[in-house]
Amino acid sequence: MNSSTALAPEVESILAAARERPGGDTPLEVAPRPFSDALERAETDGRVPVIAEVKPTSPTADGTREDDPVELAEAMVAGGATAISVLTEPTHFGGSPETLTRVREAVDVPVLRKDFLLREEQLDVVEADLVLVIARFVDNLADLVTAARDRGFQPLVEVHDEAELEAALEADADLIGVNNRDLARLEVDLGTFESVSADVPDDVTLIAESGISTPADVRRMRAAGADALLVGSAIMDHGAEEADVEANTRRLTRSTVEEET
Ligand SMILES: O=C(O)c1ccccc1NCC(=O)[C@H](O)[C@H](O)COP(=O)(O)O
Repeated sequence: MNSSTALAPEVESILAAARERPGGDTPLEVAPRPFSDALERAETDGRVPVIAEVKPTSPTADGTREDDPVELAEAMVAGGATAISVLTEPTHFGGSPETLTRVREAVDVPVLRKDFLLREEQLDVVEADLVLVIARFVDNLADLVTAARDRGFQPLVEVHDEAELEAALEADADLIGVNNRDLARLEVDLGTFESVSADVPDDVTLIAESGISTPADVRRMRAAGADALLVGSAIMDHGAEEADVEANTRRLTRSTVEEET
């Protein structure tokens, strides 16, 4: 989808690298773990549905976390995560497809492949339960959503404004993430989810993405209609010498108590 607003240099660099990355040779056939079942289990248990992200680093992170991704993912699940997101982008986020495979073998919750996919064959690099498709970066969104579903993936279509939301709905997306991070300045504003989510039909599963750090943020996004939250930095805590990823996750999945901040 074309957009007139500029991208941050870091994002231009991410896209340049993505254009060069090869795809797989053969279309994958995935037997996915249904995200809707995982959401239902969380709600039944009284856990806020959180997709916790294994994100070793990023252009906006305070540093790089070198911990074993499998141990991180297991700690996130122990903290109540509904699903795990794994960055597979190697150049700017320290991820890899191999990491995703190891994590998916180790946990029993759905695993999202978080990457910057531009072409259909890039879907065929690694199996996952969900796959991120960023509306802004894809020329034919409907074709990529269909190609992902044909392989068995549950596509999560990411949008940042009303025009991208309209494109996602036209592409028949039923799982939509509203990214609070603006890709022009890389700033986060939780108000983005609040304004864009107002136009989303009820039958769409809606994810609030980026910039969610505190139980108060969780409650704010839930009050605005988020069925689930995608959280990376606040759980990984890149700036800390050691992070208690399990406690960081639990703090958000159990954040229904008003007194907490
Ligand atoms: O996280 C970044 O620095 C970033 C920079 C440029 C493009 C994308 C970026 N992040 C991708 C994501 O969508 C986030 O990893 C995800 O939504 C979690 O966000 P957060 O909880 O703020 O780490």
